Amino acid sequence: MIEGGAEWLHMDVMDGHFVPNISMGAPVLSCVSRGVPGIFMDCHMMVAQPEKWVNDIADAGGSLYCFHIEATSDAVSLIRAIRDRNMKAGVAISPDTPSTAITDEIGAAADMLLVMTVYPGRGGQKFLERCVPKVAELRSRFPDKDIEVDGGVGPKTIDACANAGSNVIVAGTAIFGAPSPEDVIAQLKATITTAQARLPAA
Ligand SMILES: O=C(CO)[C@@H](O)[C@H](O)COP(=O)(O)O
Repeated sequence: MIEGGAEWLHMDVMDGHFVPNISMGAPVLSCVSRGVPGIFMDCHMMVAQPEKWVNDIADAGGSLYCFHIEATSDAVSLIRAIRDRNMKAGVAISPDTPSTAITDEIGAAADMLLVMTVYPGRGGQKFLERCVPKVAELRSRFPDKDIEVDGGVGPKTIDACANAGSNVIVAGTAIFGAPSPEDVIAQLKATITTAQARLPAA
C-alpha cells in the first residue's frame, strides 16, 4: 500500500458525469484533510474534464490525483500539471479500455496505474474478472509502479488481483459490509504482501 493502513484514504471524486446527480469534490476533501491532518488522500477523479480540477484538489489537500485516460487527450501534460502542484499522479482505465491505452511514455510518467474492475460509479458492483489480465500486462511493463485495483475486491477476488501484480487495493463493500472489517483488511493486506514477495525485484 502506498502509505499504509489507515493513513491512506481512497476518495471517489465525481462531477455527475459517471453517476448522474451525484457529485463529490474539493469541499468534502477539505473537511477530511482538516479533520485528519496528514492523511494521504488518493483522489480518484471520475470526472469529464480532469484538467479542470487539479488546482482545486491540490488546494483541498489531495495527495494523489488519479484521472481517467478516457477523459483526456494529453495525459503526459496533465501528469506534469499534477506534479507541479506537488501531488502524485495516477492514471485509471475503465473496464472496456485496454491496458495498452497506457503507453510506455504515460506509464513511465505516472506514479500509479489504476485498473477498474467495475464500471466507474457505484460501489457494490460485481468484480469483472476479465480485467485481471490488464493488471498482469501493466505489472510486466511497469515493475516499479504502484498498480491499484478498484471495484468488487474482497476476500473472494483478492487472490486474482494479488497474483496479477496489484499492490494497492480499494475495497468498499467487502470491508464496510463485513462483521469484522479489521479482519478483512488484515486478510487483504496479507494476501498482497505475500504475492508481492514472490514477484521478481523491480
Ligand atoms: O470507484 C469505485 C466505483 O466507481 C469504487 O471505489 C467502489 O466504490 C468500490 O466499492 P466496492 O466495489 O468495493 O463496493
